[in-house]
Amino acid sequence: MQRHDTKLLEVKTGSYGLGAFAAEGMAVDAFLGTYVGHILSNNAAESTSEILAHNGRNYLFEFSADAEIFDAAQVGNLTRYLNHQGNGMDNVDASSMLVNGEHQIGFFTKRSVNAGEEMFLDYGQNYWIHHGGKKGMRDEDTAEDGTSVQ
Ligand SMILES: C[S@@+](CC[C@H](N)C(=O)[O-])C[C@H]1O[C@@H](n2cnc3c(N)ncnc32)[C@H](O)[C@@H]1O
Repeated sequence: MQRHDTKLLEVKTGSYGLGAFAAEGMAVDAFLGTYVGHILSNNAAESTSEILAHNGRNYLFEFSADAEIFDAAQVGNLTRYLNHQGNGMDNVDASSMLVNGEHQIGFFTKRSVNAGEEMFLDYGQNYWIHHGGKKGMRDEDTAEDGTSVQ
């Protein structure tokens, strides 16, 4: 993460709108990039989520350990196109790490992947029940590992 030595992703039509795909074969624990976005307050995230509920695309990411909400709608990198897959079918994990004194959220492969595979993250167990896939996530929506993304 310090060297920002990321594996290559490409964005194209995926399982749900656009998706992020492996542009090369990757081993387990390969670094895909950090989540980049504006940091929002809870209130701002709430109103952003309401707006995004109408266009169906939501790039908010909350990692409960950091209690910061990132919005990658205006700025961001290819990791914002990671779609959701639950039930252990995801092949990407998020980890919060201290890099050069800053908290950063990094995405890593959970297993080896082949070039061309779509990359999926588990957004969190209650996200789809509570928000129908369109609104921002709160603490109670985090996955068992503390990750919550949309
Ligand atoms: C972070 S964006 C992912 C990129 C998005 N597919 C796009 O085209 O920009 C999250 C949004 O993708 C869609 N999405 C992701 N995973 C999904 C899934 N498993 N089922 C339905 N929609 C999904 C939802 O609209 C969600 O708000």
